[in-house]
Formats: sequence, C-alpha cells, structure tokens
Amino acid sequence: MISILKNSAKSLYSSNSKYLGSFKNNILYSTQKPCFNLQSSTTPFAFQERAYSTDYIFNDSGKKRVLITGGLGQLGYGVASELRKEIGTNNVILSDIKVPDSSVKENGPFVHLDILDPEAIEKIVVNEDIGAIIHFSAVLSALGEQFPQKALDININGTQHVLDISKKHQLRLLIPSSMGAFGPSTVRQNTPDLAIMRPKTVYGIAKVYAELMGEYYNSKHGVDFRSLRYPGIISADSLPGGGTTDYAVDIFHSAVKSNKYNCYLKNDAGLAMMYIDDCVTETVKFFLADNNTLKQRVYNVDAISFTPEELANEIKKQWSEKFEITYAPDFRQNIAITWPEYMNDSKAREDWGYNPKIVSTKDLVSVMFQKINKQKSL
Ligand SMILES: NC(=O)C1=CN([C@@H]2O[C@H](COP(=O)(O)OP(=O)(O)OC[C@H]3O[C@@H](n4cnc5c(N)ncnc54)[C@H](O)[C@@H]3O)[C@@H](O)[C@H]2O)C=CC1
Ligand SMILES: CC(=O)[C@H](N)C(=O)O
Repeated sequence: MISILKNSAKSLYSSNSKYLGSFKNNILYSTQKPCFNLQSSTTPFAFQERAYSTDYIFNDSGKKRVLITGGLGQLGYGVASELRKEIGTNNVILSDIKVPDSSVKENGPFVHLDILDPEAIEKIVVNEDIGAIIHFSAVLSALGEQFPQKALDININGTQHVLDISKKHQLRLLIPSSMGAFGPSTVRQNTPDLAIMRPKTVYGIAKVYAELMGEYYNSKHGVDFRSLRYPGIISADSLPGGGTTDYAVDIFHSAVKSNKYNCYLKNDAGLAMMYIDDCVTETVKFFLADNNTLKQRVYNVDAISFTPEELANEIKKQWSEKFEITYAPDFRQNIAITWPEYMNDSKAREDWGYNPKIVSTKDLVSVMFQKINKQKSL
C-alpha cells in the first residue's frame, strides 16, 4: 500500500501519487490505516494507536474539503492556516460575512457567507465538495449582552443551520463551546466536563444549546459532531471580537502603547485562559482525531489561570516596572465571576492527547511580547 516517501520529513504518498498522510513528531497522521511511529520503528515502522484519521474528510476521489464559517475572527485564520498544512491549502475554504483583506484570498480559498442563509451554506457544501464544517461564526459574550437578539439569531439559528446541513450531507461538524457555557452554580475551580450548566448570558445559553443539539444529532442522526469548551483565547496578531476575556489581550497592546491599562474586571477576577498557538494546534488535532478515540463529544480544554492583577505583575516584570493598571469594573465583571477559574481537562488529555505548551503566566507574557515586538519591527 505505502510505497514512495516524497519530501520525507513531511508527507507520504502512494505509488500512484495519492496523498496518504503527513508526519509530525515522527508519527504518520494518515488518511488510511494503519498509522506509524517512525521513532519507535523497528520494521521499519511501528504501529501507532493514536493517530489522525482524515478518512471522513477525504473520500475515495480525494475531494472532500473543510468549510470554516466566521473565519475572519480571532481564531479562524490561524486554524485555517494550520489545517491547510495538514490537508492542503485548497481543501480548506475560509468564509465570513465580513470582507477579507487581499492577503486572505492570496493564501487560500475564501467565500463570502452569511450563516443565517441556509441555502447559501448548502450551495457551498454541495458545489465545493465539503465533507466537514468548522463553525466559528458567533457573537461573543459581552457583545451578546449588548445585542441579545443578534446573539440569539447568530448563535442559535446559525448553529441550527449548520447542524441541519451536517445531518443532510453527513458532515463532520466542529462547533466550539466555551467556559461561558457554565454559570454561577457551577464549581469554579477544577470544573469537570460534567458539571451544572446554568449560564446567565445569551452567549452561554446558546453554547449549551449547541452542545446538547450536537450530541443529539450525533446519537440520533450520526453527525460526527465535536466540541471543545475553550477558555479565553489570548493572541497577539488577531484581535478578540467582544468577549469578557478580551482584557487579557488588550492589556498587552495598551502596555506597549501607553504603559498603562484601565481594566474592566476587578483585580482578583481569576479566569481560565489559553494561548492562541495552543488553541490552533489542539483544535486541529481534535478535529482530525480518529472518531474511535473520542469517548465524548464535548471536552473541556484549559491551559493557564490568572487574575488581572497577576497578569499585570508579570507584565511589570517582563515589560516595564512603570506599567500601571487601574480597575473600573463594568457589566463584564458580573459575567466573569460566573465562569471557571480553571477547568479539568483530563479527559481531553486521555482520549485524544490534548497537550498545550504555554501553561504559565510567565511563559504567556514572554511569548506575547516576543510576538508584539516582532510585529512592530516588520
Ligand atoms: N476567542 C475566544 O476567546 C473564544 C472563542 N470561542 C468560540 O470560538 C469561536 C470563534 O471565536 P472567535 O474567532 O474568537 O470569534 P470572533 O468574534 O472573533 O469571530 C466571529 C466571526 O463570526 C463572524 N460572523 C458574525 N456574524 C456572521 C454571520 N451572520 N455569518 C457569518 N459569519 C458571521 C464575524 O464576522 C467574525 O469574523 C466562537 O464560536 C466562539 O464562541 C469560545 C471560547 C473562547
Ligand atoms: C471565553 C469566551 O467564550 C470568550 N472569550 C468570551 O469572553 O466571550
């Protein structure tokens, strides 16, 4: 079956040049089974249990592709770039209701798509050979409290459209959830996957809806639904879109610009967080994971936990002693205190190998300033 190794560090092809999979850390993440680990290889490859399966995405003619909705937000472009490395640039179609910069179109396929238009979604699914959707279109928590009707529309109706289309065309469907799906009656430390879920925001209610409907469509209609409950995501080069955790991004840009930051949360509002590169890598890993490795459809994922004061202290150490933080809590403080300080993600680690790299505030601050300084020097 496997015959020619082209570009040996990266990709594996069959004798008729069909793409079979790619290597990462010596493991072949294959479109066909079995998969192999080069490092523990004796003869010459040893069997590797945990491996990507892209069978679902690539059909026999090798044509099935992935559609990313809401792809021009904080997470979409990064996930598209990482996934394109794994399954090919043209096999990942980015979409959004926004108009992209020219660089977006230069780097791969883009289509304009309103998630509230189910016919338009289906047209793309059929015409572009879509086998899977990563559904990122959303209105985040803080914006959702300001525009609840819009949040209901996009976060519930938009989600229902991708669920129904995934059922009709038997797609794989990844819809991120959030720690915002939890609420004030949930335990805030070491929050388990199965916990009380009584959120108090429109955003959180819509996330619970997506989780439960996704599980239902999985068991009732065979949709390969998957979801990760992300904490707040922190990135240097893409800006957040109206969440409660945005302060943890804004603070860095404000430090660089003016050496001060006025925080809308209280000094001790501890929340779960994750660096964008971990989010992107682990999301792609989960999205491509063999279905057999998944024992549940929704997983907590977490990496770092800090309060605004702890983050500010680390910025003072690494950026400037002169950095000053002040606090003027607003409605977002009331949301923050209902969300986890840190979540238990042991099931994600056990089942599909979740393994974030940036797990301390110190490392996060260091990597954020490296990125911001690099951008400034360009
Ligand atoms: N960024 C974070 O800290 C976290 C994000 N998540 C989830 O991850 C997903 C992606 O989040 P982000 O990229 O941060 O969100 P974002 O707010 O940055 O981007 C959302 C995108 O959805 C698009 N959109 C809005 N209305 C649309 C419509 N009618 N049709 C098509 N697209 C539309 C927007 O134009 C925007 O580009 C969301 O489901 C979010 O709830 C979950 C937890 C944390
Ligand atoms: C944690 C999230 O879901 C998001 N960052 C938000 O604050 O709304």
